Amino acid sequence: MNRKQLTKLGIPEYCTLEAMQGIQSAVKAGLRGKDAKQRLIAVVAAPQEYLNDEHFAEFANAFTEVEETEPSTPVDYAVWGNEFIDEMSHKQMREACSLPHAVAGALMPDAHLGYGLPIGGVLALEGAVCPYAVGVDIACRMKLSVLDLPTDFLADDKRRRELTTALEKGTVFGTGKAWKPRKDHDVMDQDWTVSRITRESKDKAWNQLGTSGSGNHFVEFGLLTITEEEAGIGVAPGEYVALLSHSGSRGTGHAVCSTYSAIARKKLPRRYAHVGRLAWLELDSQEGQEYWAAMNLMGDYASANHAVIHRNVVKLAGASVLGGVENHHNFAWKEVHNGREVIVHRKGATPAGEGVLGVIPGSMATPAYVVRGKGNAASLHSAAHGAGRVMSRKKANSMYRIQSVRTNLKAQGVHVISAGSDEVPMVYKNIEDVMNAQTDLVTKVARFDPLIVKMCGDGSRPED
Ligand SMILES: Nc1nc2c(ncn2[C@@H]2O[C@H](COP(=O)(O)O)[C@@H](O)[C@H]2O)c(=O)[nH]1
Ligand SMILES: [Mn+2]
Ligand SMILES: [Mn+2]
Repeated sequence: MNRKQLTKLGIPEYCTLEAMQGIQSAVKAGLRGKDAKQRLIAVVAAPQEYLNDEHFAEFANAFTEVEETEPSTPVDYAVWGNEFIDEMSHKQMREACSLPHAVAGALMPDAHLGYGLPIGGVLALEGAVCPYAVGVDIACRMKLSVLDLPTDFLADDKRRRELTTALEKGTVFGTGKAWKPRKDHDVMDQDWTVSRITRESKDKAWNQLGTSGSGNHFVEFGLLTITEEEAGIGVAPGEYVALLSHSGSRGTGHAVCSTYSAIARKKLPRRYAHVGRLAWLELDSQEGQEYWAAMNLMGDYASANHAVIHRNVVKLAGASVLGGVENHHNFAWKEVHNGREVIVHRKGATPAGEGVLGVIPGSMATPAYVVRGKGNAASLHSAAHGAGRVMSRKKANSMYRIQSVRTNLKAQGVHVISAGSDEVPMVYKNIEDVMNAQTDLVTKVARFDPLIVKMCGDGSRPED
């Protein structure tokens, strides 16, 4: 709501715009009377004289009237690669952009249907966080390590078998699967009492530390070709053996998302009951603070998860790490855009602030790219996080058989140790189309071609 609309409502000039916006968001969030006033004073630090009880009630009534007669106008969202994006993803994005705290949105070229927010969706909320706009697999992420092995290890039969064994012995896949004995990492020394769910799940999380889960999570060896002089990956231009992994915060992240989303749904003001999975938590509420702390812990846990996977596999391969890149692609960050501090949710989107490095994978048979962000403002400093699916897992399972795809891939030099039929390369958009649709968001600095691939092959239901 702008000054003109507020003046129309008879809101006097002496009330600051910030105070009015604060009243608006407090009223929209269903707060009334003292609660709303206290919150408002805290949020906008509005001078008391602008907010005596009488003024507040007057303004609150005016806003309530508007709310009840006019549906809130969705904020705009920018789109990349629209020709590859289905109408359902747009519908989800429009709904997300109609949330009362929504400030801006963006849809990346790999976008496809998700729960609540589409995968490939970016959403900026002011003063609120939405668990399903972060995603079920909190801090699902990519990690690439550049290794000191000669590149002919990838072509030589004996050496390739050794790398295959390193992947077989150094990784654990499958829903609910854990290491025995469990692995060590400093993340387990952090404060896990930040929420009831992380406190109660600490043991399970520890057992699952260093495991990959299911779905399209993978660990693979491949050939990294660095083309840029100053790529920022820690090594000079050239060809390298590299290890790439995709996983997240396992069962605990899942539990954090579902627990806090259920709380958010219960707290929804009645007139927003229809938003369902897009339910949000006020950032300054007790539950909002708990979710925020738990989400950040899950971010550290997911980073540790990848670190342990790489530590195991690199050791078994008899290698050392020369450099690398990593990034979350399901997370929310406090950032400043257009002079406002907002919570930017990237669900299946890569942070792409100016100079920020990230990894965008394609499929088991197509390249992943290391990219450098250009800091595009309309994308809220974001880019695609992959190629993006073009069909459901159910349809993929009915159309393809991993065994025959595997035989064909072997002839092309790609060795698939294990994977599900729903993860064959044909279920993804063409990564080159996706990259070409976002040249204003990122620059390619290196290319990774997968050559030895391990995914979950037991048909487990994916965790995200
Ligand atoms: N290098 C590989 N990339 C793959 C593989 N399977 C899928 N993918 C890509 O990962 C993204 C991430 O998807 P998410 O939404 O689950 O985070 C996906 O869009 C594909 O482009 C693979 O086996 N190897
Ligand atoms: Mn992911
Ligand atoms: Mn994931």
